[in-house]
Order: sequence, then C-alpha cells, then structure tokens
Amino acid sequence: MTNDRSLTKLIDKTVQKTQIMPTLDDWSEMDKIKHKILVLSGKGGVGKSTVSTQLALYLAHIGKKVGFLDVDLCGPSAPKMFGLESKEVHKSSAGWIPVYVDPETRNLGVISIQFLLGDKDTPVIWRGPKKNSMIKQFLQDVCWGELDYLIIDTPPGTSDEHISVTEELLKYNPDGAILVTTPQGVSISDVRKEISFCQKLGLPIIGIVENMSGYTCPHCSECTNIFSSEGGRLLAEQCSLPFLGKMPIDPLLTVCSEQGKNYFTEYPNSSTLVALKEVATSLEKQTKEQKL
Ligand SMILES: Nc1ncnc2c1ncn2[C@@H]1O[C@H](COP(=O)(O)OP(=O)(O)OP(=O)(O)O)[C@@H](O)[C@H]1O
Ligand code: SF4
Repeated sequence: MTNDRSLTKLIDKTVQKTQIMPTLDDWSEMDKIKHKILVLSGKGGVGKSTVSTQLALYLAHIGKKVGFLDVDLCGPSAPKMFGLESKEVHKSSAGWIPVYVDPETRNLGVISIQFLLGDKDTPVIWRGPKKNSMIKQFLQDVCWGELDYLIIDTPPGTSDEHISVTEELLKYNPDGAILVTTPQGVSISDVRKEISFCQKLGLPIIGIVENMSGYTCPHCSECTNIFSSEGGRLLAEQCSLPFLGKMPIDPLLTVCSEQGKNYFTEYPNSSTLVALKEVATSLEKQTKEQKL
C-alpha cells in the first residue's frame, strides 16, 4: 500500500519528470533549430540588445535562417531595433507565427511581448510566475521552422526571467550564452556574476563580446579609445573563456537602431561591420566546436 509520504514523493518525481522531459511536440519545434544562444549582460545599457539584434541581422544577411526571441518582458527593445514596432503577432493552430523582418525571404523571424501588447506604451506589470509562464510559452509555442540560429535577448542581470529561460532552454540542448560587457571595471565585475550564474545553472558560455570598445568617428572612421579598452578580452583570458570580439561605439549604429534600419545595407563599408563580422565568425567557430 502507498502511504502519504511515498505518494508525495511519487507526485514530485512525476512533476519533475514532466518538467524535464519535453513532449513530442516540444521536440519537433525546438529540434529544428541548430544553435540556441542566450545573450546576457550583468548591467543594463551595455548594448546587449544592440549586439544581439545586429548579430541576428548580420547572420540573416549572410544567408542563415535566424530566429530572434526577446524575453525582456518589461523593456522590450527588439521590435524598435528591427523596425517592427507596429507589428502584431498571429497565432495559428500550431502556435505563434514570428514577425518577419523581410516577409519575402522570411530569413529573420522575431518574437517579442511587444507584438502581443498592441499599444507600445502599455507597461507589463507581472509577478514572477506569470513572467515564467510567458517565457515557457515563448520557448514551446512558436513555429520557427528550420533555423540555423535562435538568438534569445534577455533583460540585464540575473532575475527570475533568466532562471526561467535558462532552465527551460536547458531541456533543448542549447549552445550556451554570449556575455556582453563594456570595457570598464564596473561592467566587467557584473559579468563575473553572469559567469557564476551560468556555471551554477550548468549553461555553457560561448564567449564574451566587448561592446562600446573605442569610438569610431563617423567622419573619418578613426577609432579612439575614450574609455579603458580590452577589459572584456582580459576577463575572457582570466576566466579561460573565448573572446568573441569587440564592437566600437558607432553613432551611425545608434541612429540605425533608433530608426529600425539595417546598418549593413546603410553602411556596407564601415569598420563596425568588420568588427561585427569578426564576432559572427568567432560565434560560428565556437558553436561548431561545441557541437562536435
Ligand atoms: N556599439 C554601439 N555603438 C553605438 N551605440 C550603441 C552601441 N551599443 C549600444 N548602443 C546604444 O546604447 C543604448 C543602449 O543599448 P542597448 O539598448 O542595446 O543596451 P542593453 O544592454 O540591451 O540595455 P538594457 O538591457 O538595459 O535594455 C542604445 O541607445 C544603443 O543604440
Ligand atoms: S575623429 Fe578626428 S578626424 Fe575624425 S572628425 Fe573627429 S577630429 Fe576629425
């Protein structure tokens, strides 16, 4: 006969099992995605969303199939950066259909809570459990189709959303996390916290990107180090992590992000594009090596 205690244990085990084992439906959608990448930063405003959106645009630009999931529920910025602010997401019987940056090629699909809100000024005032269930739905109910990369942009820090998205993603064999930092000490010390967050949850770290590393003059393309430089590279060396590259401060990039324009088609010969190519190449190399 089963007593109360063993029954509770049995239920706990079943719950754990159903939480860990994805259903066949979950596998079929997430299994079509080759590389699943989380983008994290310890501090706000270091350019995490800029780096992740530009990386997604660049990967799509070189012919990859890319999905972009914005799990910043309280401050979604991806729709604006992709020029999709007024769009709405549609639901089919199979799940949500991403909003495509170019509806013809459909090579870059985006999902953000902003597409569900209608009014972009509506604030999301949700407690942890509601946010967690939204994130879970984002990871299970979107019809991405076959993808080379799914890039997941997160809010800054290590909050409830990060734990939920990481735990959920770990069910689907992710490649790991890219950590974005600026070269200065304060941001670097926050990245150390992100490193230990990843280590505690068992999420591999793909590498570190140093953003706002020097200033590219929009007139002469001269790059000047206005802050200390190389902090991200040094941190990567100290922690034995791959350094994926650095992106300069480029005022033209700010303008493109603000106006939702594609930087590469606007400035195809810029030094920032060279920097971004380096980051994308390192990312491709690291994710290939990790999956071997
Ligand atoms: N390399 C860069 N060159 C020029 N401007 C940049 C660069 N990186 C980021 N920015 C600008 O800095 C501001 C903050 O960037 P972004 O929103 O990407 O940061 P974030 O780390 O995602 O912030 P949060 O997580 O707090 O929302 C934006 O106005 C963006 O255009
Ligand atoms: S960086 Fe130097 S060369 Fe370029 S516009 Fe400014 S002052 Fe002129």
